[in-house]
Amino acid sequence: MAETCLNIGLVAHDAMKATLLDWVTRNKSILEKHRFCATGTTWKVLTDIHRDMKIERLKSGPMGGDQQLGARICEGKLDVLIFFQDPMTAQPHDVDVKALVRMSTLYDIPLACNPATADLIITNPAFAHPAR
Ligand SMILES: O=C(CO)COP(=O)(O)O
Repeated sequence: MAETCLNIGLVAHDAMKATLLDWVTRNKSILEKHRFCATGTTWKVLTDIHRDMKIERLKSGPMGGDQQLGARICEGKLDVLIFFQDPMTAQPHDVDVKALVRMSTLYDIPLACNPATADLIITNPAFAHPAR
């Protein structure tokens, strides 16, 4: 991970949105040094509470937002993906979810599917001391 301001994607399936909101709230002081984008409904949940956070709004996941994130990864425009997936519910856009995870794997982007992994990623020094 480069020691600079990072481009971070934030995404959560519906059953995991409260978990993502809680994670962002807990880590806000570290996170606010970086740049964000989020899929549509995730964006709304986050910005309703954190009105001061600048987060670029993408399409909703099932409407192409996951694919927008995948495109950013292959264009070198996303450094980290925080993507809390619902392990209990089949998603109608599962092919998009798989494509996004595949792009993260292919381009070796740090990908957190749960808060424990997200916590490990943000303890990387690049998060605490971005060069900007
Ligand atoms: O479906 C998603 C990820 O696969 C997330 O999309 P929303 O943030 O629009 O709910």
